[in-house]
Amino acid sequence: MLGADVVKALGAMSGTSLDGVDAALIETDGERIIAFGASAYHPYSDEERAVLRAALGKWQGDDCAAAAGVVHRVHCEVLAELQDADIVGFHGQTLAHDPHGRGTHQLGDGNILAETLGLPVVWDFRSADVAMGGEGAPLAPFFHFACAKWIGATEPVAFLNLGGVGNLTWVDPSKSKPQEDGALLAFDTGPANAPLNDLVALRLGLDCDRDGKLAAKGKVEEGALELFLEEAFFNKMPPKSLDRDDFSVMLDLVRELNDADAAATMTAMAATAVMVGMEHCPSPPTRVLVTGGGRKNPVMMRMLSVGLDCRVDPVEAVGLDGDMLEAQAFAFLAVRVGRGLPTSAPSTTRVAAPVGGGQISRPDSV
Ligand SMILES: Nc1ncnc2c1ncn2[C@@H]1O[C@H](COP(=O)(O)OP(=O)(O)OP(=O)(O)O)[C@@H](O)[C@H]1O
Ligand SMILES: CC(=O)N[C@H]1[C@@H]2OC[C@@H](O2)[C@@H](O)[C@@H]1O[C@H](C)C(=O)O
Repeated sequence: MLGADVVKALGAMSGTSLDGVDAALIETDGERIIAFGASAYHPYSDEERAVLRAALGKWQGDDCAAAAGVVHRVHCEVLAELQDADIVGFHGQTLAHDPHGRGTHQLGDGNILAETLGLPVVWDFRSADVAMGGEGAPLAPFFHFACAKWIGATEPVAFLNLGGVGNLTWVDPSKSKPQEDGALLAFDTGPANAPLNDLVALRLGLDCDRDGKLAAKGKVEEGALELFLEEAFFNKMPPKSLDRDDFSVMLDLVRELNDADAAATMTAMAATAVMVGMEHCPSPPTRVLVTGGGRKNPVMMRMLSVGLDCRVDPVEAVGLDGDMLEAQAFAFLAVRVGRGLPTSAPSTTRVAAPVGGGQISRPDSV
């Protein structure tokens, strides 16, 4: 168990969009951010991404074993580039997420990383929350709470992650702890980039609609957008979470549209899902700070600015790094686990009571 001292923690995240592994160092006591450190990124090669893609939606078997080899190798490479850490937070690669059914599956074994890196590794962050009736996701909100303090926010702010899936955290920075009633409300908003990536991959062989160039040339098909918003997910009260491919219906809804209109409509679906979700927040946030790859899509950002009643900025506007926030989050959460502090609460995952997830693997225990 860690004491309350400040430690150097290294976090790694391989997100649902399967682009690569982010890794980042932070100095923290698990409650406050003291300093941000160096970061690194290793993209997956096309071959590696194909191996991961083949394992999506699976719980075991040869495809998972092959994908595990990729996950371990690429994580060890990128983590070894960053020096002097005391502890590592290893999220792994989500292959499937069905919290009220089969569970949640983050591929990767912390024992292997601990042995290779020679450091204590915290991993399997989501299972304990799911076992206590929670969604197991999102988990970045406790870190967003610390970020709100770090930027000196005094009024409610929202952090919006536009990754493969979108997730939103509303924070009241006047509270002293993230697990306190009224400090946080968090939930997945809906699909963000994953279906758009799938669309341009299928139709054009591209990895994403870079800079929203395709969507910028298209027109939003309102009928498809309305059908999308009829999905039961949008009537559920938060906290709530999604699997990457829960919204495969989106590809059907834009099937008849030309490429540009289909991309514009899917971009509008991601942005509108955020607007609908925002209505659940306890009070309107003073600003929305956007992290994740979607903040680099000007069409998505413009739609959000037009549709939300507050400022919408990339997190860089307040000195944070939107490419590394999730990796930093799992570094921070690793320290919380090491100190026995909770990593989720009823307001972030619907879990019955605040709980600390995560197993700790130490190099000498393998
Ligand atoms: N310049 C850009 N223009 C448009 N989209 C972009 C750009 N850069 C990144 N993206 C989108 O962002 C995605 C990557 O986002 P990010 O790294 O935040 O996702 P992730 O962490 O894998 O997902 P999640 O947060 O759901 O786990 C890319 O797959 C792409 O769709
Ligand atoms: C099950 C799972 O891996 N969910 C991811 C996914 O990607 C975004 C969104 O859906 C969020 O719920 C979560 O990731 C972030 C890092 C989180 O747990 O906060």
